[in-house]
Amino acid sequence: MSVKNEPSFRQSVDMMFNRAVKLMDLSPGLEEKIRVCNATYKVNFGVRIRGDIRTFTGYRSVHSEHMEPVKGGIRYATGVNQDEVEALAALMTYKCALVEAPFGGSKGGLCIDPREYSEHELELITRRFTYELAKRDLISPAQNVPAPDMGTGEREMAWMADQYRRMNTTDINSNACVTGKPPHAGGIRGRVEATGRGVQYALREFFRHPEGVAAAGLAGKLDGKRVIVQGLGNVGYHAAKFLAAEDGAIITGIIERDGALVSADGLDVEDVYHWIGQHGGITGYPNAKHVEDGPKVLEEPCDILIPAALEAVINLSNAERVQAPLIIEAANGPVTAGADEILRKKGCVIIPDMYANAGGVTVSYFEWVKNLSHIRFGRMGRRQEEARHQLIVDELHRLDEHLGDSWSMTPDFKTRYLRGADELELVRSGLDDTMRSAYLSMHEVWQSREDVEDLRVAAYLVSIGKVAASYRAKGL
Ligand SMILES: NC(=O)c1ccc[n+]([C@@H]2O[C@H](COP(=O)([O-])OP(=O)(O)OC[C@H]3O[C@@H](n4cnc5c(N)ncnc54)[C@H](O)[C@@H]3O)[C@@H](O)[C@H]2O)c1
Repeated sequence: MSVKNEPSFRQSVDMMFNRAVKLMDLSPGLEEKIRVCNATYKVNFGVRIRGDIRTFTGYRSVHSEHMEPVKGGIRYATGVNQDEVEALAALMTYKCALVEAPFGGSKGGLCIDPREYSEHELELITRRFTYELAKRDLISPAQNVPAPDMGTGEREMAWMADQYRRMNTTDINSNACVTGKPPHAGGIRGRVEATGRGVQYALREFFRHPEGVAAAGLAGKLDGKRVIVQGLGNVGYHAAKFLAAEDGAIITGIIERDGALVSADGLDVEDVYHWIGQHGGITGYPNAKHVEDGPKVLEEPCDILIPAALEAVINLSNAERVQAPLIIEAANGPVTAGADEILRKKGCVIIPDMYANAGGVTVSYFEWVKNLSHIRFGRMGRRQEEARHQLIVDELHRLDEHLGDSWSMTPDFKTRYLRGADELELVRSGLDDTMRSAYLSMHEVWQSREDVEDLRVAAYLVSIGKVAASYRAKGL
């Protein structure tokens, strides 16, 4: 999405980058090397759909190869263009560096509205797009590892992995060519909700630090905070659901493509999500007030605003009217560089995208490692296994007592089920740990340096520092 009279998404990311590098001591050459996108590949390919050949345009951009493979999602949306994938690829570089996922940055996209195609047609299109990318090493376990993004999910990743495998039958690591696959097709438990879960962990960590909370003019914890979410897709749905169910936040607004729902008493996220699933939008949802002009709800009073849909939704045209004291950028680039400045001057605290939505790539990293190691993630040593065994036996007793006949599985399956739960526990604790330590690294810079005004610049300083160190150590 581009906004009139504002820099493009790519330029906006560069302006934010420039604000940070001004405070660093990098040589101009290195600064330029980090900023620019290494390469962007554009493909136009044909697929026979409903008896006729249709041409689709796709992109894969590689921003930085200071670490390989490079990593980043593939987006299916009509607005996909070169500027957008390059901006998103750059953000991936900074994001991976910030959370210490050992990847360079990449991103891809296909200009398509997936709602216009049947599942079978989407599979044909996805397989063809995968073929086009994989034959140029733009999908490869060692070089470029996509993941889900807007408009794609586990299903598309499973098709991509299968297509890659067919093209590389002797590659024993083929499963690691994409992440975000379903757990029964080489994925990892906890990946599907990882980005939303990461948003929750990021907010929890933010509220552990009184200086940041006070800077936003807030107090206390997440409990009772009024939250507005834009986009009830993968990221927005999971973030809203976990914040409401586990932290006592009140979801007072949900903004979707076809308007917004508002309720001062709080919306039932699960109920709204199911309504959207059944009806294709929020229109007609009976248990809340419907606001036709959805984006207007971004300006409503609340404690925390979570844009979790598109880029540039908070821009020069509405930033002045945004009332939220705290914005967490679950989406990539939801605040333009111009809006960022306005909000900063108003005292709004922004938890920046490169940190806020890093949960996805963090758990993708776990999945990639699991695929490469060909071993169950977090497989334990014998002594730990024995201790764990006792816990499993106890847990089985507990489930038998509570669930009785409804827990109608064989003891063997129960054991395996609970062993599977180990993976989820490890994923969650690894994600929590990552989100906490990445926050601390930004927070420390934000609070200790007078010249660092906000968390975004702090995040850029930390991540650019790491990318620069990597280039210096390895040479170019
Ligand atoms: N999926 C991930 O793991 C992941 C990881 C990191 C960042 N992100 C970022 O999060 C954002 C959302 O991604 P997602 O995976 O949740 O996508 P998604 O396709 O699952 O969901 C997007 C949601 O936004 C809604 N939406 C679309 N246009 C809208 C509009 N104009 N106004 C209001 N709502 C609108 C859609 O209806 C949908 O419910 C993107 O910026 C993406 O880059 C996603």
